[in-house]
Amino acid sequence: MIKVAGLSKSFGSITAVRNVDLHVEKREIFGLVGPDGAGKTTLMRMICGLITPDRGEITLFGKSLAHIEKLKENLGYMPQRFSLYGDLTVMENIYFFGAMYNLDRKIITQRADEILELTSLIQFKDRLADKLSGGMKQKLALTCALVTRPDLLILDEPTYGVDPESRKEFWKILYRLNREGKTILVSTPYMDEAELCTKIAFIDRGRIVDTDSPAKMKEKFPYRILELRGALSDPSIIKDVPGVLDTYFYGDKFHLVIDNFHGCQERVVEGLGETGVSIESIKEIPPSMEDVFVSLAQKEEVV
Ligand SMILES: Nc1ncnc2c1ncn2[C@@H]1O[C@H](COP(=O)(O)OP(=O)(O)OP(=O)(O)O)[C@@H](O)[C@H]1O
Repeated sequence: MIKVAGLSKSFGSITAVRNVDLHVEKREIFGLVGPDGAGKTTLMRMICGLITPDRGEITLFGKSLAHIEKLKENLGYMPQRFSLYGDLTVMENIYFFGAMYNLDRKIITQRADEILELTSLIQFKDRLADKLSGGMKQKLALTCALVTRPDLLILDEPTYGVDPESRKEFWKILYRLNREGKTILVSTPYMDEAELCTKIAFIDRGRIVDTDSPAKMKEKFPYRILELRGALSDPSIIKDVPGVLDTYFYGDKFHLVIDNFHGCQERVVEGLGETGVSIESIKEIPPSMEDVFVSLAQKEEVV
């Protein structure tokens, strides 16, 4: 569905995207996962044909991007800061958006009803966009992106700043759209959302660091994780314990990345005991997606 080869883009001295290869199969929910400024937006905009790459090739639906005439109808793009008209109602926003694609008003009405049902916005049809909650605004933006009935959806951080409940709801809609046949390329800084994708590419400082399914990424993780709860203000004091590769805050706990597990837990307990830190609990846990990403990002730093 999407093939990207050797794609690069710089803005002055900043290289936003570096030599990126990407392959998104039909009916995948493909996540571009990475921190702020990693290059996700730039990469997506190039795929949508909104920014010209400095180098590289983009193929969509089996055709070179440069040779696709009716791309817009088949591609629904939801930018990070989607502009809705606050003084127009939900329905008026959809009409406005559909009209930009020269869609007939009757067709827009018919499609809008279907999509608003799917996004549970149907009872808010006549509400001004300004009066919608953050989550509802994002759903309306998605509704607008769907009005041309595209096969491919490109969504740039669609749940950014939205409350956790609305994020879950939004993802349920994405799953439904995917079941109905849509291919979705979605960017996110959230690790829980990364887990929901069929495949992810982790992007950091413009480079794709790894691409795989979330399960495979965790399976490939070469270290083990100890989870520690305790009255520890500075986790770096454990870093010198032999076998401990890294430590970081993880919510109200700490994660210790262990490259040599043998006797390591005992050494940590002993080491902390010597510094007077009391440990509430320490146990091995399976690596989370966040652990995988912290490790991948650090590997990148070393390169
Ligand atoms: N038009 C531009 N002019 C100059 N620099 C830019 C431009 N667009 C992006 N950049 C820079 O390119 C880098 C990648 O930005 P990009 O927006 O693609 O990242 P991102 O992963 O989408 O992050 P965010 O979620 O913060 O938008 C950043 O350093 C950004 O400041």
